[in-house]
Amino acid sequence: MRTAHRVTDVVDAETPLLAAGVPLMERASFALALAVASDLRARRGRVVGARIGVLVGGGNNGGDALIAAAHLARRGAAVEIVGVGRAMHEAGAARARAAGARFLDADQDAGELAGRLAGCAALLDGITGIGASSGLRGRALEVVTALRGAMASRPRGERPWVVAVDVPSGVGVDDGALPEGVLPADRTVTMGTAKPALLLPPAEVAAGEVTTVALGLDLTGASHAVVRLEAGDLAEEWAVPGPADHKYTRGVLGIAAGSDTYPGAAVLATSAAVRAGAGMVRYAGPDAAAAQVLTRHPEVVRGLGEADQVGRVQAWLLGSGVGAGDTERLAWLERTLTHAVERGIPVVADAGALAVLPERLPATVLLTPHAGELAGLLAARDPRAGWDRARVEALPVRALRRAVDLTGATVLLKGATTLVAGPSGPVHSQAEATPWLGTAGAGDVLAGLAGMVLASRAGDLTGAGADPELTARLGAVAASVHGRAARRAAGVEGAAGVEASRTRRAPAGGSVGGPITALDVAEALPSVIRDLLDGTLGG
Ligand SMILES: NC(=O)C1=CN([C@@H]2O[C@H](COP(=O)(O)OP(=O)(O)OC[C@H]3O[C@@H](n4cnc5c(N)ncnc54)[C@H](O)[C@@H]3O)[C@@H](O)[C@H]2O)[C@@H](O)CC1
Ligand SMILES: [K+]
Repeated sequence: MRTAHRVTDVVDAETPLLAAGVPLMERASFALALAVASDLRARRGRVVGARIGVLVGGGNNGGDALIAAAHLARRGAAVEIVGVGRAMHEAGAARARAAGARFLDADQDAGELAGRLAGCAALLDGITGIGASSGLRGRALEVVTALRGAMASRPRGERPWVVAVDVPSGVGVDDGALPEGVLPADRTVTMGTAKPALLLPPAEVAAGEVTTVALGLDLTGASHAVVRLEAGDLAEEWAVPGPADHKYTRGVLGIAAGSDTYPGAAVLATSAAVRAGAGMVRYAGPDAAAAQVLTRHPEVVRGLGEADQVGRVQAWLLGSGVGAGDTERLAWLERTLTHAVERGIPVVADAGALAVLPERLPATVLLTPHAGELAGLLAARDPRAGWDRARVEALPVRALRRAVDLTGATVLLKGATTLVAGPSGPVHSQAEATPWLGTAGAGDVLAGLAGMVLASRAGDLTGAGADPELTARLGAVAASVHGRAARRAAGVEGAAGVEASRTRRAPAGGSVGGPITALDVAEALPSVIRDLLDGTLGG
């Protein structure tokens, strides 16, 4: 599990150590210099003689960068320092100077400065860290903007290796905002614990590879702001049948997906659910779609009539492939959702079901909007806040949290990185998907998979003493398994391929894979789940 902590919690954890005289900045800057040196050796063979540009702001983030600059200068690098803040960490500057680093004229033309920096082997971004609000200003913004331009005009292989100190300067550290004027990093060396922006869209793409320096902070009392589940965590949450289990104890999922207009959603959602190991699927949709489902999956049972006539289900998937004009189906979905909520049955509410939500919902209802649907939901319930798709994409965590507050439900926001949060607990951020997954029907597969995961853990979700954060965690499990199945189907291979999928940059090796259909993703589920349980799935 990867985790991140909020700025206030990091500051609270640092304070007693600083009061006790623990040299946190020494530790941070030494580890930073080691990381830069190791990257330089890997990329160029040596540190001696390498030109390293250091962008320094006025606070302790600049202090970290200056002391690291001193270490690198002592190892023989040609270090050039550019101050872009009103002040400069004095002790750090003195050490850098004493070690032989050069201070460039900070007032020179930003374009000239940028041209010089763009020719360096490596750049350290030590302008702002956790002490600044989102968005660089003034001279810092001017220099970074010029530098981004100068770097963009060079061939990719001739651009400097960028290492961000703690966070890429200017990102919204806690909310993951990515304003104009952030220098995208190849690596971020983060101090003590990862910061939310390093795991959250849209800022995470500017972080590159993240290295966390252990500073000895005691964060045991602080809650996680962001959690990213890894393979071992998924396996722990996955319900594995025992000898006493049978189809009813393994979880019966009711699926009301698909319509005469979109019958394919029924096939995709049921395929995902049965391939992910549902004990039973009851399909409660229109006849034409049901015929297609049964042709492909004879194991599916039809559920006819109203919710109380369908037969026992432990969870529902409602709404995939039901359009806004399908008033009869929407009315049925609304009645079924109410019925399920009254009985404490977990629900995945997707697509059409998002249009028929009651005012308040329990956390065991998992809404699965994409950015446009979330914008619609927020615009309807919070009309004066100006929510639209662009705003949701720029501030996805805020949009997610707002939707949770307004509905009471657990919300899963689909995207290249999928975010899930409930009324309590962290934001889950799962980034395993490949861009190939952005294809029609992929959401129906996720919905069926998520419904099956909730059905298989229904007892834990609703029993006495149920963990109120479990729905969000299981939503994250589904999102991660969905992304991993997409990677497998697409043939994304090797760390480089995975990294390229995440950062949308060209890989140095491995394979970025090729096109897939939504059904391919459903069909990859059994082998991914098997590897997950065998412990052979990485990451
Ligand atoms: N506090 C600690 O114990 C430790 C802090 N460390 C480092 O210190 C950093 C935090 O240092 P600070 O609290 O001094 O704050 P920062 O250095 O993150 O930021 C404050 C500085 O940025 C300037 N600034 C603020 N907003 C700006 C904007 N929008 N555009 C341009 N400049 C802006 C301020 O004028 C000030 O000079 C951490 O991120 C980390 O790098 C590490 O050395 C580890 C220990
Ligand atoms: K920084």
